Amino acid sequence: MSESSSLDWNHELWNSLRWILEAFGISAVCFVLAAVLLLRYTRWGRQFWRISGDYFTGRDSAPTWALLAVVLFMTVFAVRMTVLLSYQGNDMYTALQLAAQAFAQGDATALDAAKSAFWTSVVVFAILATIHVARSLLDFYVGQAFDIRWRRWLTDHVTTDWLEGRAFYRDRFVDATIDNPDQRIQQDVTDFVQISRSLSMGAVGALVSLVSFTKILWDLSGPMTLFGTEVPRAMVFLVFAYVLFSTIVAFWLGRPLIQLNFWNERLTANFRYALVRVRDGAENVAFYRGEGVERQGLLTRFAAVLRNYWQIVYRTLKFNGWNLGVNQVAVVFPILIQAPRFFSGTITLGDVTQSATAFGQVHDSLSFFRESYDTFAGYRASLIRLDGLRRANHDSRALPSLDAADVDGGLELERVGVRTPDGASLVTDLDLTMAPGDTLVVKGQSGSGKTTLLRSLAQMWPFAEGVVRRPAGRETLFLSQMPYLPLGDLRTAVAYPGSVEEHDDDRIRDVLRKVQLGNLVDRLDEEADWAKILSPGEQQRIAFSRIVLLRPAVAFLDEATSAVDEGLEYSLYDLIRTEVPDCILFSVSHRSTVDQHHARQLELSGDGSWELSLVSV
Ligand SMILES: Nc1ncnc2c1ncn2[C@@H]1O[C@H](COP(=O)(O)OP(=O)(O)OP(=O)(O)O)[C@@H](O)[C@H]1O
Repeated sequence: MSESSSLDWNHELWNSLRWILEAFGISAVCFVLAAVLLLRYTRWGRQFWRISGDYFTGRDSAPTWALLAVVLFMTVFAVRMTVLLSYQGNDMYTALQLAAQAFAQGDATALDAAKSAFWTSVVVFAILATIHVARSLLDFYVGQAFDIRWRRWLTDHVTTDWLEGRAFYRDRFVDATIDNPDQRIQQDVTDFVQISRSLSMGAVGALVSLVSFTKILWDLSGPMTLFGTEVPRAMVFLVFAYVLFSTIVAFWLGRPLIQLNFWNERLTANFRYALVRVRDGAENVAFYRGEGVERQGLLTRFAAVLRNYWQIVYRTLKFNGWNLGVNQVAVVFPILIQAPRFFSGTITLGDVTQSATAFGQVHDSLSFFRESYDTFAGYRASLIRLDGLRRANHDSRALPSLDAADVDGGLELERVGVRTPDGASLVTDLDLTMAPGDTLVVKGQSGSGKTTLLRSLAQMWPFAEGVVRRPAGRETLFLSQMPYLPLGDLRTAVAYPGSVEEHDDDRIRDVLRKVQLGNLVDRLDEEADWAKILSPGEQQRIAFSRIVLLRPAVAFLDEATSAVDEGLEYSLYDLIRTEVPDCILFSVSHRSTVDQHHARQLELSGDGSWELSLVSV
């Protein structure tokens, strides 16, 4: 080992291992303490905890903590590698300097020693570089594994929360209406996970690096005379003062980016949603020749995106301009300070280059917080949106709804009241009892509350009171005018909301033939957007096929035959009466031809009053 070496490389493996373990231990304790303080005392920390606290405290959280420890370990490891590379750089440049001096003095022995020191530093570099590459790849892998695991949990958690208690429908009734939940579940979850890790580990890395390189800088720096006073270790103080000042200015310049980023996400999502609406309503838009209006609507939304984006551009210009300027000055700053000591022979060339590296590292570490400001701004926007969705889901589940209870046998409504959101009464104190096989048709003018009564009985409508009792343990089906067809194959569409495993293909084919869709029996495996392929009448027949297949105890039908002719309507109702005779039928219809399939009728007048009578055929 050359005596000009800055480190004793022969023992560095054990020294570094001990260093990494110690630094890891200290970082882990500080990380947990800082996390507890941030989670408790900052607003965004509390938002974070509400969104994802369960991931770190649940029964299955041990692997999470283990993986987090590995990620933290890799971060500390990375800092140690940079420290070692800075010493290796010092050795290499010092060896070159010594070689140049020996050459100038014609000292062959010194030249040989310098050459040997140079080649030793090259070997050290080769070993360090190999470890560094392997470590970087492993770091990437571990980081991704951590993200993927967390993202899977969070997506599951947020999706379940959104679907639970019909929150996805009832969100619209809470005060803070939630825009674009799709964006929140897909993009915000991804950003949340990725930025949580990169920011927290970036901060840990920055702090560990700060401490390590401040120590190096401390050893390398000398006194300096500033305004007539000699300041010992001036470089260390200067770098701290420099970065502190630049960070304060950067925070002040970057602050508006938080709000601008929030708006960017919202406006972009609105624009995307408008595009999806046109795609979904393509046929109607095309029939109406609505392209002109659509174009205008789309471009108006896009213009709002651009207006906000220009503001981001202007603000980023200021923010980046400041950061770039600060970084450029930082490149020459340490060399300017060390140059006089090098010229006077106090320090070696290697010391100068290592000072520059150490200064750069201390500067970058301190600047981490300044430069992450716009990432943090985007992160805060994601936190706000995810927490907003969580709160809306929670609030919507807390909204009132009809009380539901199980009962043996039939369907019972007790003192059911239904109102509009403005408080106008649609149905008051409705009492009704239906035994298995009973049938009832609800009549009334448009807007009298027929569909809203069905929404209330499905416990979707929050402006309702009373009790609905339904047969225990058996399916209740609500069929709307335009049945919902999920994405997937035709088999899934027919069995919806049941699962395909419960019904074999022969049975599904048989049912399709019964509702006069025999032409579809060979297409069960076909994956398509069936809502766009099947005609409204065919879709309504799919809905009837579900009744035959799932054999519900009660079926609520809202204008379920409006798109088929009267002959087909007759045979569909007839089919249900024969195939599922004990099913209670609760229909809503304007058509008088539907009446004959029902024994009783409920007439809603729209002002709260109602009348129950026998159907006169
Ligand atoms: N989400 C809502 N927000 C505000 N008002 C609503 C909402 N949904 C329904 N309403 C109002 O409630 C009233 C009843 O509507 P509903 O759809 O139940 O009538 P309907 O009898 O089924 O009409 P139609 O025969 O035309 O289908 C209407 O005045 C409607 O405007």
